[in-house]
Amino acid sequence: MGKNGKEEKKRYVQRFRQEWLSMKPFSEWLHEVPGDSQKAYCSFCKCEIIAKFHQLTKHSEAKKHINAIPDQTVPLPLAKLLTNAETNQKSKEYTIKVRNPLSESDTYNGFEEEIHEEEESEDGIYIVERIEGQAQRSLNKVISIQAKAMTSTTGYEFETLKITSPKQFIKNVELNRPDKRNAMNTTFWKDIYNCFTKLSVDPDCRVIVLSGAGKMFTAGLDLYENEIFKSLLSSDSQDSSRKSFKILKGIQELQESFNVIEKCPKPVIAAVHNGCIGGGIDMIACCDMRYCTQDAWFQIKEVDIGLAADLGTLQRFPKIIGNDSLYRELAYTGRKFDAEEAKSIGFVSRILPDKNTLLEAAILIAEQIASKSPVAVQGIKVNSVYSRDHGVYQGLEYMATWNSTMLQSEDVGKAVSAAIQKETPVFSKL
Ligand SMILES: CC/C=C\C=C\CC(=O)SCCNC(=O)CCNC(=O)[C@H](O)C(C)(C)COP(=O)(O)OP(=O)(O)OC[C@H]1O[C@@H](n2cnc3c(N)ncnc32)[C@H](O)[C@@H]1OP(=O)(O)O
Repeated sequence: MGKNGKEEKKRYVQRFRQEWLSMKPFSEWLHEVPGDSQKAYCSFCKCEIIAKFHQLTKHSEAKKHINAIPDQTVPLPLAKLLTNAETNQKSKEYTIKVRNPLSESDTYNGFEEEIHEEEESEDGIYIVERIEGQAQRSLNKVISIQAKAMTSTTGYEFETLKITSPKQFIKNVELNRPDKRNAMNTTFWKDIYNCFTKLSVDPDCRVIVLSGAGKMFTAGLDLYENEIFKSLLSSDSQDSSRKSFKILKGIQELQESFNVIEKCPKPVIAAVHNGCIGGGIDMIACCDMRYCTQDAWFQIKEVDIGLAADLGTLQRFPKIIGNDSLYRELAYTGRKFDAEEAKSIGFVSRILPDKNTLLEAAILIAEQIASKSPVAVQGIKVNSVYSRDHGVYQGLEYMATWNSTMLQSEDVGKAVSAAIQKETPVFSKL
């Protein structure tokens, strides 16, 4: 209420919008101003601008700005760092102050020779390098450096997983015990659960690529670290039903470590190279899509260690390949099957020549998905999983209920008007 008792209208204050960062006319120079959402920063002109769309447009067309565009256009797709360097000509020593909008300022000291390098910090990876042709240094002269700040991966530190953000809204979850062929130990089960639980609600994550470090994707269950079996089987009680309850809970916890991948509303693309064994099949069967390298091979190996696979392969794999007879053959025999066979049965949808091209392809598709409405994409995932497990009419009912809310999303209006105007829509974080 206002002073005179009348209801005051809320004033709309335009604030910096994340989607501007990826819009074509602004993407190479626009940055946030940390702590001031009503301002924006142009790294070409080194000046602040009012964070309003029309002001940004006006600025991008201004003579001053056009003159400030570097001759050598520097790709700064995700650049978020504002940089500014002071150098001491005599000693060739320099100090680069890296202002990171994701946290406080950083200062980088070093010598000219060291200027090109990657720095990993809590806020992500900075790639700091000198732009060719702009190497002259003088006191207080601003040296342009290319600084790509990948979106933050703060809070994603795990012993058995490495999380990076190769592009905006994309996270790469990499199994990271290469010396042990990414075998799944006790820490891994906790890490993967915590990681996907966090990714599920992270507005900076729209798509996930799941890959493995080193020689192969994964050797499955860690056979040498028998903590799992010890903890599953150890019990103070001699009573078999009490023991069984404990084991049941343990298995369900392990199952949940992979279920979270499927429950995560963001699409997950498995990028498999070389071997994918046992628990690896359980895990990638939870993913939305599977790509692999030419040298990839797969094995439902549990039968060879005296187990019926219990973390989802028997439930999900046959639904993916739609061939019950072949699925049973693979599960009963533990026979290896290669990339070609995996593609022919529909377990993977693409084969790439090697690991690099595999990751490139996965990230490219991830980028395409990440550019779509996150409301729509997540709706597709949730409803696809639901429909797999329910009848057509139950699925339709769930879908109708879902969209009775989601059709009201601003994304629908944005997407439709962008389609009419032949423009690329930019969607807010979800
Ligand atoms: C409640 C149950 C829940 C889940 C159940 C899941 C079931 C399964 O996952 S069944 C599948 C179990 N896995 C296996 O049977 C694979 C065994 N490993 C191999 O066959 C081979 O190691 C290989 C994976 C084919 C890799 O061969 P290679 O490239 O020649 O490397 P290696 O020299 O053999 O191994 C290198 C290094 O990794 C360690 N290692 C490999 N696999 C595992 C594993 N499954 N568990 C633990 N450690 C593994 C191996 O010991 C070597 O380590 P060093 O320290 O260098 O000796």
